[in-house]
Amino acid sequence: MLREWTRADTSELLRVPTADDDKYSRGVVGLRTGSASYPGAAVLGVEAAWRAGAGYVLYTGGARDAVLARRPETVARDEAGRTRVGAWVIGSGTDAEHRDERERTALEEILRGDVAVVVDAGALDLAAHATAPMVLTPHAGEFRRLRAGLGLEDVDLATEDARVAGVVETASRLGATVLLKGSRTVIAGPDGEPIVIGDAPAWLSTAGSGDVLGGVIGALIAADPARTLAVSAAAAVWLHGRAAARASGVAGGSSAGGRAAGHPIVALDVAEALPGAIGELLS
Ligand SMILES: NC(=O)C1=CN([C@@H]2O[C@H](COP(=O)(O)OP(=O)(O)OC[C@H]3O[C@@H](n4cnc5c(N)ncnc54)[C@H](OP(=O)(O)O)[C@@H]3O)[C@@H](O)[C@H]2O)[C@@H](O)CC1
Ligand SMILES: Nc1ncnc2c1ncn2[C@@H]1O[C@H](COP(=O)(O)OP(=O)(O)O)[C@@H](O)[C@H]1O
Repeated sequence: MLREWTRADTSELLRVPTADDDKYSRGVVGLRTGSASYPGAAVLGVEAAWRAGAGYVLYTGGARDAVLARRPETVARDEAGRTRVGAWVIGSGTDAEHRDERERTALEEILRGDVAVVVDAGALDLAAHATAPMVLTPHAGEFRRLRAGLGLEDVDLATEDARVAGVVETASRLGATVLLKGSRTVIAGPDGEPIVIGDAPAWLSTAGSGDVLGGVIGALIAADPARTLAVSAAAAVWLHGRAAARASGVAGGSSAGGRAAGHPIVALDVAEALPGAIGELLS
C-alpha cells in the first residue's frame, strides 16, 4: 500500500502554542550545516527552521557569520553544550570530501545520540554506521550514491513503483526513514507503509530548496520528537510544497478555473512563505 499524504493529514499535526509553552517546548532545532564553500545552505536551513515554528534554533556549523547576519535570533556556538536539542539537521551545504577529523567526530557524535537527525547532502555517507533515529533526505543523484555505498543495486528511478521500492529497500537496510526528493517525494520508514507527497509546483525545483526542506523537517520533528519520523517528514514536505505554491502565485488558482501558471521563486521565498502556509492550515 502507498499512502498519498494530504492537507488534512498535515493540519492534524500542527498546533497553536498555548500559555503553557515556552521556547523549548515549541521545539529546539540544532543545525550543523553549511561550510566556507556553501554558507548559503546553512542560512536557508536556519531560516526555514525558524519560519516553520521552532522556538529555539541552535547553529554549530561552519557558516556562523552568514547565519547570524540573516537571523540574529539564532544561538550560534561550537557545540550544543547544555541545550537539549529536539532534532538535528546535518550535511546540507557540506562536502564529505572536504570533511576534516574534527568535523567527522562532531557529526559521528550526533549520529550516535538519542536525538533524531535529518541527514542531508554531505553527511549521507555517514548514515550507514549511525545509531540515532534518522531521516535521510537525498535527491536522485545522492540516492544513487547512497545505495551504491550500501552495496545495493542501482535502481531505475523513472517509474514511481521503482522509486517506492528503492526507498523502502534502502530504509529497511538502514533501519531509518528515507525521503527521496522529487516532483513526487517518496518517504518510507524502516517498517511503515510508504508515503508519497505530490502537488508542489515545479517552480520549487531551484537551488537551495532542499536545504530549506531540511530546516522544515527539523522543526516539525522538534515540535513533537515522539511522533513517527516519517509522519513529521511527510507533513514538512507538504508544507514546503504549499509554501512554494503560495510564493510562486500558484496557490490561488486562476480565473480560468485551473491552476495559475505562477512565476519563478528562489529558495528563500519558500522559507519566507512558510508562516503563511502554516497559518492557512490553522485557520
Ligand atoms: N546556496 C547554497 O549554499 C547551496 C548549496 N547546496 C549544496 O551544494 C552541495 C552539492 O549539492 P548538489 O545537489 O548541488 O550537487 P551533488 O550532491 O554533487 O549532486 C549532483 C547530482 O545530481 C545529479 N544531477 C542531475 N541533474 C544534474 C544537473 N543538471 N547538473 C548536475 N548534476 C545533476 C548528478 O548525477 P549524474 O546525473 O551526474 O549521475 C549528481 O550526482 C550540497 O552540500 C548542497 O547542500 C545546494 O543545495 C545548492 C544551494
Ligand atoms: N519538478 C519538481 N516539482 C516540484 N518539486 C520539485 C521538483 N523537482 C524538485 N523538487 C523539490 O525541490 C527540492 C530540491 O531539493 P534538492 O535537489 O536537494 O536541491 P538543493 O540541493 O539545491 O537544495 C526538493 O524538495 C524536491 O522535492
